[in-house]
Amino acid sequence: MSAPVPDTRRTSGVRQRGALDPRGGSRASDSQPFPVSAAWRPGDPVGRRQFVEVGAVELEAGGVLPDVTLAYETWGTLNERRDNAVLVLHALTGDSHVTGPAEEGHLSAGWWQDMVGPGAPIDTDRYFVVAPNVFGGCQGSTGPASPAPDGAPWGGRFPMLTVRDQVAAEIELTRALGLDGWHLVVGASMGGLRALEWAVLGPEAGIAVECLTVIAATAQSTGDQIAWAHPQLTAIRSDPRFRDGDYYDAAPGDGPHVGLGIARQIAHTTYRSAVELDARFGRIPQGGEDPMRGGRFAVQSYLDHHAAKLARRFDANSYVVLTESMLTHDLGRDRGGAVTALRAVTARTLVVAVDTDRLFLPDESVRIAEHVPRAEPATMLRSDFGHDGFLVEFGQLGPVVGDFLSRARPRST
Ligand SMILES: CC(=O)SCCNC(=O)CCNC(=O)[C@H](O)C(C)(C)COP(=O)(O)OP(=O)(O)OC[C@H]1O[C@@H](n2cnc3c(N)ncnc32)[C@H](O)[C@@H]1OP(=O)(O)O
Ligand SMILES: N[C@@H](CCO)C(=O)O
Repeated sequence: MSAPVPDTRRTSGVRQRGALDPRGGSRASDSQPFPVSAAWRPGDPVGRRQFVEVGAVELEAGGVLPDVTLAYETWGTLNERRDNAVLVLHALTGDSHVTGPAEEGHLSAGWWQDMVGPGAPIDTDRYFVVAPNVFGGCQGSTGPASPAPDGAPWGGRFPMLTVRDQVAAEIELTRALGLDGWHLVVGASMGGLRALEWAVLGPEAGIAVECLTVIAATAQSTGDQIAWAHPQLTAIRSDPRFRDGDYYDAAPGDGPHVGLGIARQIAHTTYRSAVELDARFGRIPQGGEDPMRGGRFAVQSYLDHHAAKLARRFDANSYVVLTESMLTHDLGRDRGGAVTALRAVTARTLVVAVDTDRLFLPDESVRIAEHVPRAEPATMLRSDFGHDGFLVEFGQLGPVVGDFLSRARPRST
C-alpha cells in the first residue's frame, strides 16, 4: 500500500525573486544569500562523524588521488564474532547521517530514520551499522572542495571518479575498521550502484559480502539516465559562476547555485512520478501568483524550493563528479558484461524497485534479480512517489528489508 500523497497545494509565498536568482533565495522571505558552496571543509562542525584516512586511491580512469579521507558514522556495537556489520550507502545527495536528529554539522535529521535505529528494520540493537559519505562527496569525505597537495581546493582539477573507485575507498575504510566482511551491504539509487559494485569488488579484495540489498538501482546506467543527466551537467557547467569548477574563493552568494538549482529541478522531476506531480499540484497556481501574469504554478514553486534547498547544502563540483560516476557505472566493465558480473555475485540478495520509478526502471531491478544466483525475485513497491519511494515508503520498505534480514540473520545476533 502506498503512503497517502500529501497535499502541498500551498497558498502562500508570493514570488518576488526567482529561486535561481543569483542574488538571493527562493522566496521573498529568504534573507540569506546562497553560500558559494555547501562543501564541508576541515574545521566545519563535525557532529557525530568520524574520519579515516584511506590513503592514495588508484583511479579506474587513470591516475592516483593522494590522501583520501572518508567521513563516516556508526550506530550499534560490533559483536565478538564480528559478523553483525551492516554497510549503508547513500544516494546522490545523501550523506553519512542515516539516522539521528538534525544537529551541529547536519542540517536535517537522518534520511533513513525509519529504516535504521533501535528496533527498526535495520536494528541497531542487533547490528553494527556503518555509513560513509561517498568519495567525491561534500560532507566530510575527500571531494573537489578538499585541499589538493598544493593546499588549494582541487576544484576543477578533481579527477573523474567511477563507482568502482568509490567502493575501492570504502574497502579501505572497511579494513581500517578492522572488518573482513559485511553481513549486509545495502544501498538505494547511487547507493544501490555502489552496493552492487561492492558485491563483486569486495570479495575480490578479500572483504566478504554475506547479504546484499539493492534498491531502485541498475547494473549499468541506461541511455535514458545518461540523457537526463546531460542537461544537468550542462546547466552547472554553463553557469558563469561555475568558472570551470574553481569558484571556492567567490564571495558569499556568488557561487554556481543557479546551475546547480536547475540540475536539481531536472533531477527532482525524474525522482517523482508524473501521477504524483499531477495529483499533488495539477494546474494549481502557487498561492497569490497568476501564471498568466508571470506567476508560477505550484509545481514550479515546489521545484524552485527544492533547487534553492539543494544549492544551500550541496557542492556543485561534487554534484558533477558524483553524477558522472553514475553515468559511467557499468558492473560488467572489464568483467565480460553485466550479466556475467551479476552471475558472479555470491551474496544472498534482495532487490527492490518502485513500480513508478521513471529513472531507474523496475525492469532493471528485475534483470538484476534474474541473474544474481542467490537473489530472491525482485520486490516491487507500489507507490506513486516514483524513484524517491525509497525515501518515503517506509511502511512497505521496512518490512521487506526487515524480513530479509531476519531470514538471513547471523547466528550470533
Ligand atoms: C539517501 C538520500 O537520498 S539522502 C537525500 C534525501 N534528501 C533529499 O533528497 C532532499 C530533498 N528532499 C526530497 O527529495 C524529499 O523531501 C524527500 C524524498 C526526502 C521526502 O519526500 P516528501 O516527504 O514527499 O517531500 P516533498 O517532496 O513533498 O518536499 C517537501 C518540501 O517541499 C515544500 N513544498 C511543497 N509544496 C511546495 C510548493 N508549492 N512551493 C514551495 N515548496 C513546496 C515543502 O514545504 C517541503 O519543504 P521542506 O522540505 O523544506 O520542509
Ligand atoms: N532524492 C535522492 C534521489 C536520488 O536517488 C537524492 O537526492 O539523493
